[in-house]
Amino acid sequence: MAVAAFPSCGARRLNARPWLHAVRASASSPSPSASPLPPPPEIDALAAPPRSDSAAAVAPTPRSFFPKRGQTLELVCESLAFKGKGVCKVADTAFVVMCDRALPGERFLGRVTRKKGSYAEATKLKTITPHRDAVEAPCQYASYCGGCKTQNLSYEAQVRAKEQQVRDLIVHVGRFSDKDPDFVAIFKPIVPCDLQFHYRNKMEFSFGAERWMPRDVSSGKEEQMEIGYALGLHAPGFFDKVLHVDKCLLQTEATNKVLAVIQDSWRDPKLGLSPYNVHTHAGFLKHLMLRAGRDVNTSNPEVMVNFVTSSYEPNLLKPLVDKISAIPEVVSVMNNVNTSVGNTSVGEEEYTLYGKSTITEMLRGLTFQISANSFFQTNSHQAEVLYKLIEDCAGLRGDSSEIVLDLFCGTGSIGLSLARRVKHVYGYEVVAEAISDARRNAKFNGIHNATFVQGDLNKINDSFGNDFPKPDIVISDPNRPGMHMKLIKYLLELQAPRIVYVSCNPSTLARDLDYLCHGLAEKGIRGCYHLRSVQPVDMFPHTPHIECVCLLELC
Ligand SMILES: C[S@@+](CC[C@H](N)C(=O)[O-])C[C@H]1O[C@@H](n2cnc3c(N)ncnc32)[C@H](O)[C@@H]1O
Repeated sequence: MAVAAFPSCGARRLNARPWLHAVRASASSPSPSASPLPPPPEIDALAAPPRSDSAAAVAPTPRSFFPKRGQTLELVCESLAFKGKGVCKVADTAFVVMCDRALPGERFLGRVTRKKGSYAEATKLKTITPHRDAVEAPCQYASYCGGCKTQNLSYEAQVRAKEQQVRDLIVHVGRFSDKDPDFVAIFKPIVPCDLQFHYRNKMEFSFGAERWMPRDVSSGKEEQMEIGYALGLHAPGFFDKVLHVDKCLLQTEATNKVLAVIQDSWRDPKLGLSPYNVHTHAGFLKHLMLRAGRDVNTSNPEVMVNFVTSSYEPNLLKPLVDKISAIPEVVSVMNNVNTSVGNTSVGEEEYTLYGKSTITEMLRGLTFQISANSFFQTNSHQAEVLYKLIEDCAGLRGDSSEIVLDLFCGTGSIGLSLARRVKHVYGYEVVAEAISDARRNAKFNGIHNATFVQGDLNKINDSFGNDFPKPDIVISDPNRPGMHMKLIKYLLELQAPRIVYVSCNPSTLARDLDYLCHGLAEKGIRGCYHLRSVQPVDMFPHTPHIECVCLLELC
């Protein structure tokens, strides 16, 4: 095992790979939306061939082989990398090709679309031998829709692959040795999701003036646009191509019922409704957002329909609103008006066209009021499981003596679910509307020991921490870029006894765990935490997304 420059907590293996600097440097990215990871780490970490000796794994070296762009190759998929791409090898070489929708064990023909240094990217043309865990995808759009990528892989194989991806990142990027005897106890098996379909409580569809049709390999056509208005999901990687979708198996039965009624009506020429054209900026209907919740008294489904339009014209929408408001589950029809040319669904103005302006959902015995644009966990069923794991990790004494700092608190749901057992919760979040929702949710649930503050955690200064007592437990649930280096330094100085790190991006999670436990010698930063547990959770079956809950304890 390599020697760390500083004494560090927890098992560590020194990773001298040059790409690691890129991963680690991304912790200082000031932009919350910036993509934190270049592709090479995922390939290097996840394509490492000898699982039995991953500490000694090396990047696959191209021998004499190097493909050309446009070349058709016979490929064999070896594993799934983070983000769901198949890690494939060109038959009889060690050359790595990343390919969307290639599945482990599958032998197929792929066409090289990009060359990227030591590896290439390809699109799948034709399966020669199917993958070993093949199942029939129940959705008709599964092979080309951007939403699901692995519906035709058995669910058991999906969760196995996700667990392996987290493990590889914790080892290769986080620099925790899987040879350490404690590793088995630290790294927990993934928690699968009982609901594998109809679990999403929020879907956003787009309107388009043309229908995107996927590639048809047999006719030699890569893709085409067809005449006819579309309402559906974006083609993978394109903001201007819409795949017309009549039904989505990820969203709830109630929202599919609403989608069917809207699909049946909106193209009727008598209504005079036009889809917005992202190139010419003409047209009215931009997006359709469907949200599902539950009535707190009856537990019956509640649906909110939100039309995002380029201007405010309620009379134009009225015939459609009349139709959908007749569906018993629909309790709210909203209109967000967005006059900008951007693709966002948040309006500058919001109008209630029917019913109430919020729907409700229950989580950990609390009731949350959800407005059209407020953040809420998109899989309510599995959120219940996730929050229980967070509470278990927090290890609260339950005597109302502890202080909880809830970083990236969103609408406050994690902090509020802990508030009943602690002295006080302090939540921080950049989005002002989310903070208003958090305060409203606290009031609605009769919680008076929670304070929510709006602020950018990428821009904290020396005064951060002056407004709250030293916490006993820090919950940190950043979005995909992970924590900014300023925040990591702050936490290392704060030295709270426990940190529960909740993450939707195992790459940045692994990087931040490395900093918190091992430090960063070149910047004189010392790690001071022990990694006690890493718990992957599947919140989104059939998609590449992976959630993790980790516990860190002060050394
Ligand atoms: C993954 S969500 C977690 C929300 C919440 N913990 C929950 O479970 O509902 C991440 C949150 O971090 C917020 N966020 C992103 N960048 C931020 C920043 N620089 N400072 C503070 N909050 C930020 C987002 O607005 C979002 O609400």
